[in-house]
Amino acid sequence: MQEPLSIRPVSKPVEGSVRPPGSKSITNRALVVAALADGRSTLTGVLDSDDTRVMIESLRRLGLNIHQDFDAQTVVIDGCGDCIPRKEAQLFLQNSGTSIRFLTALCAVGDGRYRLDGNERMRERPIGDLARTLTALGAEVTCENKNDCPPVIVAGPPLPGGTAEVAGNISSQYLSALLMAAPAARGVVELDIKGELVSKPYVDMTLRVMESFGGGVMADGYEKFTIAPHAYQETNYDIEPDASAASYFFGAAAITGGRVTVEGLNRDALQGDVLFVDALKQMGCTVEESESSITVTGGSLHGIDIDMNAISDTAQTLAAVAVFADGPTTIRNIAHVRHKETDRIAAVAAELRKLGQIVEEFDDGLTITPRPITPATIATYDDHRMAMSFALIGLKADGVQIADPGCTAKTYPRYWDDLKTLTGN
Ligand SMILES: O=C(O)C1=C[C@@H](OP(=O)(O)O)[C@@H](O)[C@H](O)C1
Ligand SMILES: C=C(OP(=O)(O)O)C(=O)O
Repeated sequence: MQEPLSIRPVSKPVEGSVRPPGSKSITNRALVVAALADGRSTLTGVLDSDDTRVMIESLRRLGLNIHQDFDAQTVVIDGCGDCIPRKEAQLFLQNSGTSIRFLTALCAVGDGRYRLDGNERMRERPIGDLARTLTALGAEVTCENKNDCPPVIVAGPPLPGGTAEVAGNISSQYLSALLMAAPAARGVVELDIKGELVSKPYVDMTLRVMESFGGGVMADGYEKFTIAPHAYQETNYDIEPDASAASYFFGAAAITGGRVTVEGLNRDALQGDVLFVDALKQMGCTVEESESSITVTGGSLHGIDIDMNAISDTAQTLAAVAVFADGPTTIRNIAHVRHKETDRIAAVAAELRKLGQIVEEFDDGLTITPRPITPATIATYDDHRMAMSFALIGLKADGVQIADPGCTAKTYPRYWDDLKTLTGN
């Protein structure tokens, strides 16, 4: 673990532009879909981070031929059609939720025996509902410790298909995983969503990535999805910058009263998290958009009451901004973030209280009442988003230190360099 990082307050408002690295969510989808395609696909704008490295390494262990040039942000992958080359593999996915969920479904279309495991925290993150859906579709998928968490054992036969329910209320990644693997099943797959689906924009993203590779899904709202067997086509695919990462730079503009442009994103991006700027607008910032960029200018900040279910990866960023508002902010309907890298509601509440803030925590959210900031070293719980978001508070307040800053490597290894370049700190 690295030494804590001291964040120095900026001497003037943050001004500038930045292009975050490629989207984690799109990179890991494009890799899975390209792996199942017929022929060779070239992916550009690829993110190089822990979460994408474990995905690539796992696909290699499954027998896929992948050439990566991370300096050029490019990956060339020879798809296997619907036939996973290796009949046996042990996959280790660290704490990458997308990787373990997407690969569990991908392995289920294979004709072999696969074991998927992760780090200590991953062994506490739920996956039992996905295993049950795949089992209902005719595969054999079990949690080794019978606790609905990894390690997961996937055994043949190749996914037969049929009709099954999918839990929607814990993680949308189960549905995305099933949708991407379904075209490679032997028969038609029908998925009925049980419970209110969380993180809906990620399902839209899945459908749009699949479509780019020739994948087709019949969707009845977010209630029912039908997928007939078909092949994905080899595709050259460009990945847009990461919108969740962009939220930190927008947050820096909001907190310091500056002006920051994020290049490579607009409102039509595949990632719902671009709409984080609407939350900042509600708080008093100004948002300007062009075809290829979004600019946020800080203003005087007001507390808001907001449902962040659809964009919950940016809830920690909003919590950091909320500390500088003129009144309380309530973030609602994010119970599912308790299952992420850490229990994010509890972690945000604990660390904001260390900084002197008044925080009321409830089952599915929290209310932050701003108070003068007291210096503190922020624990980051091996959660990249705790580190990246709480650093923003230190751009305006004295004495903020971020413990274990290296944890940003999960999705953004160069975060501290890019933040430094932008802030001049
Ligand atoms: O599908 C995806 O790429 C993701 C979906 C979201 O998870 P949940 O669906 O579990 O909320 C999000 O938090 C995660 O970072 C990435
Ligand atoms: C929740 C996250 O990741 P994952 O679920 O893919 O581990 C995240 O990146 O914030």
